Amino acid sequence: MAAIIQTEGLTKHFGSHHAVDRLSIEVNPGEIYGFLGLNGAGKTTTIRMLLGMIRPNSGSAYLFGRRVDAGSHKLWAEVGYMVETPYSYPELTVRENLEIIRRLRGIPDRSAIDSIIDRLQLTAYRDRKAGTLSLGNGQRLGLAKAMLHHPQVLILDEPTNGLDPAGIVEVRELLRELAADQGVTIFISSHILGEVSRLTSRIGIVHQGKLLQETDVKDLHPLLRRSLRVETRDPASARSRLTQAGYVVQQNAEGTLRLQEERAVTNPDYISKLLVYADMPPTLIQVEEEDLEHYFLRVIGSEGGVRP
Ligand SMILES: Nc1ncnc2c1ncn2[C@@H]1O[C@H](COP(=O)(O)OP(=O)(O)OP(=O)(O)O)[C@@H](O)[C@H]1O
Repeated sequence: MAAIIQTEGLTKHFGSHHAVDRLSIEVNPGEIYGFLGLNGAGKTTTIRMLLGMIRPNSGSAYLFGRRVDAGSHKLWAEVGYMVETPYSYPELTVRENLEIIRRLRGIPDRSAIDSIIDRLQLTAYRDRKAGTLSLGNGQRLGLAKAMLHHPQVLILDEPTNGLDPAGIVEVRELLRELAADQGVTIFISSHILGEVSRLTSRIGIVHQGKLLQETDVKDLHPLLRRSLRVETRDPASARSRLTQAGYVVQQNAEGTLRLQEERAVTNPDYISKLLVYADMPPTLIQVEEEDLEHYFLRVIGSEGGVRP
C-alpha cells in the first residue's frame, strides 16, 4: 500500500538547534496517525515541512508519493490543513471567512459553507465576527476552513486545542467518521497521548526532533506497566517484611507501597497471605496499570522515567 504521507530523514535546524532530526514516518491511506510530543518537540516544524511552508535542511517529505518542495502550492489543493492557532480575518463573520476560502479554493457549490457550518456546530455563530469567537469556536472555524473542499488528506496541528471536553469528543467523532466513511487520511499532532490514542490507529512519539517510538494503538496496552499497590496500617513494617521476602518495594509519602515485579503483580494473593501471617493485613491490595500520560513521559525519558 503506497503511503499517502511520508517523510524520509526529514531534518530542520534553526542555527545549531535540531528542531526535526532525521524523521522518517509513513501514513497509509485512510489511516489516522497521531504525532505526539511535548511543546517544542518539533511537531509544527514537521507539519510546516509536510506542507512545503518551510524547506528542510536535508531529507524529504512526500504527499501522494510526490515530493514536497517549498511552494508546492498544487499539493495544498488536495490537502486540508490547520497549523497552530488558525488565523481568520477577525473583522469578518464566520460565514464571510468561509466565503473567502470557498472562492480561494474555487469551490462552485455555495451550499458547502452552510453544510460545513452545520457539521462543525457553528450555526449559532455564523454571523459573529471571527475575532469575537472563543478559542474553541475559533478552532472549529479553523477546522471548517481545512475541510471545506473535502480534501483526501487532513493535516492538523493540535486540533482540539482550546476545546471543552464536549467539543473534544465532537471533533474526535467527526474525524473518525471522515476516516471511516470517506477514507480521509488524517495526520494529527498532539501532546496528550490519552486523547490521540482514542482516535488514531497508530502513534509516533517525537522528542527533541527525533522519532522515539512508533506503535499501533492496539499494541499499546501490553506496553503499559502494571504494579501492585498495597496499603496497610503499618507501611514501614510491611515494607520490611516484603523486602525480607525478597521483593523490591517502593513507598510514597502517603505510605502506599508499590511492587512492580511480575511475580508480585501476578500473585497478589500470596503477598496478602504474607502480610496476614505477619499480622499486618493489607487494608487495600490491587493491581494498577500505568496511565497513558505516564507511559508517554516514560518513553520520552521525563519524570525520572526510563525508556523501555
Ligand atoms: N522559526 C524558528 N526559529 C528558531 N527556532 C524555531 C523556529 N521554529 C521552531 N523553532 C524551535 O524548534 C523547536 C521545535 O518547535 P516546534 O514548534 O516544531 O515544536 P512543537 O512540537 O510544534 O511545539 P508546540 O506544541 O509548542 O508548537 C522548538 O525548540 C522551537 O523553539
